[in-house]
Amino acid sequence: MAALDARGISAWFGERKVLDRVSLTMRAGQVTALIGPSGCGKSTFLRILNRMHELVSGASLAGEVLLDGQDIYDSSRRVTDARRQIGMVFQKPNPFPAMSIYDNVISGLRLTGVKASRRDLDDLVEECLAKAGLWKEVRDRLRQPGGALSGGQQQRLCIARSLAVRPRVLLMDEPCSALDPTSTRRIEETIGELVAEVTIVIVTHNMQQAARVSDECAFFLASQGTPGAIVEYGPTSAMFDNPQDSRTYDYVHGRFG
Ligand SMILES: Nc1ncnc2c1ncn2[C@@H]1O[C@H](COP(=O)(O)OP(=O)(O)OP(=O)(O)O)[C@@H](O)[C@H]1O
Repeated sequence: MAALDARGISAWFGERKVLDRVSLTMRAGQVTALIGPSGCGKSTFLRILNRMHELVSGASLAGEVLLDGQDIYDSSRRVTDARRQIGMVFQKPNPFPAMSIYDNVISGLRLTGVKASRRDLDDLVEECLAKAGLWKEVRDRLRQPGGALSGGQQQRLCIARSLAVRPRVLLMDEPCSALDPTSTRRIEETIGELVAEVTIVIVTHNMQQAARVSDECAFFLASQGTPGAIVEYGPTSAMFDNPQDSRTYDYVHGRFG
């Protein structure tokens, strides 16, 4: 578990600037929600937090991202280390569909070349599936393909896969937007349980969800063609009940976006 501190983050796609000097501290052991209307740069900001933005051709950025005080963009640090320590769960569940549930969970580990005994792997698979709230549903069918699970179960499998490499931070980009309300509830419960051991940053369009799962909220806005920036951030209760900026009030109460 670690704090993540973004300092002065600006981002571009080609010539187009989409984020302007965004600074945000995401505290260790808390859930931070990134909220704001479509296109204001939330996903771009999230992807900068684990060095995925640089995978897009023509994309660039400025600023620092400190993981417990160390800049993940420092030239002495490897990209793969940043992505292992700062995991990501995407909008659409993306398990390897033909791979077994068991192998899906340990697939990240295999990529990093870690060697472990069968017994250790069995323990890890159980631990991660339990933490992701999926163990009881799949314990008797670990050899079945990941693609045979329901959408909500696939998303929890993706969470288990992320946990297997023992990340310190978990980034979630609208993890429930493709799920039904029951599966959404289940993921939200999982987030509540995971935050005891991994710092969580979640992008969500759902204000009720932000209110339910997060400790702190950051409200992003890109007004009239300007790059996205944070209007206001703070404890979720204050952002919803007593925001300082009228634009925050209007957004969280559904008046725009
Ligand atoms: N791969 C890309 N190439 C060029 N422009 C992009 C790319 N990805 C995003 N953008 C642009 O960057 C801006 C910010 O997009 P981003 O997806 O970060 O916003 P967002 O707030 O996450 O939106 P949404 O809530 O709709 O997902 C948008 O104007 C978008 O069109």
